[in-house]
Amino acid sequence: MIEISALKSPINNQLAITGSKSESNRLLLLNQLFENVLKLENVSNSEDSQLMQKALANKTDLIDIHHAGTAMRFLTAYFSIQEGKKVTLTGSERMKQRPIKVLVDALNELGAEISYQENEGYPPLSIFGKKLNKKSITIPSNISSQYITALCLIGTKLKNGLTINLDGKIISVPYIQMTIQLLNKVGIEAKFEGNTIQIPFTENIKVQTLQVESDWSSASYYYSLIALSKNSQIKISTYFEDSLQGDSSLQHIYADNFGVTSSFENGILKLKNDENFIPKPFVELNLINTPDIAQTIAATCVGLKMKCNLTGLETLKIKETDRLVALKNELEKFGAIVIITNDSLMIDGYHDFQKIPTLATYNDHRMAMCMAPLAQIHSIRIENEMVVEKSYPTFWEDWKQLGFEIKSI
Ligand SMILES: O=C(O)C1=C[C@@H](OP(=O)(O)O)[C@@H](O)[C@H](O)C1
Ligand SMILES: C=C(OP(=O)(O)O)C(=O)O
Repeated sequence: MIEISALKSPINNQLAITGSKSESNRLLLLNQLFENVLKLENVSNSEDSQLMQKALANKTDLIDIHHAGTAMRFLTAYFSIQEGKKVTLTGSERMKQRPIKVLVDALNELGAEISYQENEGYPPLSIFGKKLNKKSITIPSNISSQYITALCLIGTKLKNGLTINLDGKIISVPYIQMTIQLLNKVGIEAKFEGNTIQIPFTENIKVQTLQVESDWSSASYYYSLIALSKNSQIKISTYFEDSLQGDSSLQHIYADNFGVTSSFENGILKLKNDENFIPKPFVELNLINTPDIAQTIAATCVGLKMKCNLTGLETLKIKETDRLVALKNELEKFGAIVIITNDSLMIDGYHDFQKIPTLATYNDHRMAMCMAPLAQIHSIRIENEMVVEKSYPTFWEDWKQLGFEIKSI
């Protein structure tokens, strides 16, 4: 457990953040499918991306992907087309509770041979790699976009390509768009129009160098920190105005609601606390396109004692933990009155609170990181702080560099 106390002086620092976990995991898989012709720069050093790399290089028949949901979903599709190869794909106890039926059903319908080793619909999976023959599939799109990305990535290697029809509400849309844009970037003419995705069979892609942009979900903790820190600014790299990551909408969300301005210069993103900003009485946001920044935004509201209604949160229940329950439990330790439903979180006011809150992290990197900025309001304690490694291994080192006093207790 660690204890973090508020900074005494304003922030004026610069940090380099590791590459996007989402972009990295897509590009690592594509590279494997296309004989490693891509030279990737600024690949994420997250545990999840390292697990992805290790799994792709694995020669044994047992792969443990721990907590890495994206890797679990992408690799299920990948191994289902490795003809003649048998693998067991498993993960942490939590991974065994994260649903994968929609993807397994779709792959099996395309001709794959995947079965469940424990509970129907959940990892661990037995996968026997085969040639998939069908060329179109309809898949529910309201549970996880990762299933759809997984199909898009392997669709490039199916003899007749793949048409994916999305059935129902489409959640986490920017992540699907990121996949299509990355395919386009390497020269694959994938299309996403309405509720149909078309992926052409692709023999080869060109040898090329691609730079992964830094991770915008990781940037969210600095938006929150600057929102809670008067007279402060921070520069983080490497970010661009024209991003493939949906979480880059942080720029607008934090400008409109929390008085943080963003400006870009040569890959450096400068975040600044706007002294003239007039706080809004109430924050109302639908986060269906940006689920990974919901925890940060809820915590910022608590730091600023703002009321809010955050909606579009139905996917939070099946992530690293039930993030809605975890947020309610932990934000209430700051006196917040938190009401959750299946798809929303509302903060309806604040009680006084006195003692140093000790915050649980639920094996969820984002529960630890989203709470860190609240140290600016009140000293806090965070349990199992190393959960951050899942996406941002140097998080605490970077916070020490900002001047935070972080004691192990
Ligand atoms: O494709 C991706 O890289 C991701 C998609 C999102 O998941 P869902 O589509 O399950 O919401 C997001 O929460 C996750 O962190 C990364
Ligand atoms: C949900 C997340 O990751 P994954 O689904 O890849 O485990 C996340 O990083 O917030």
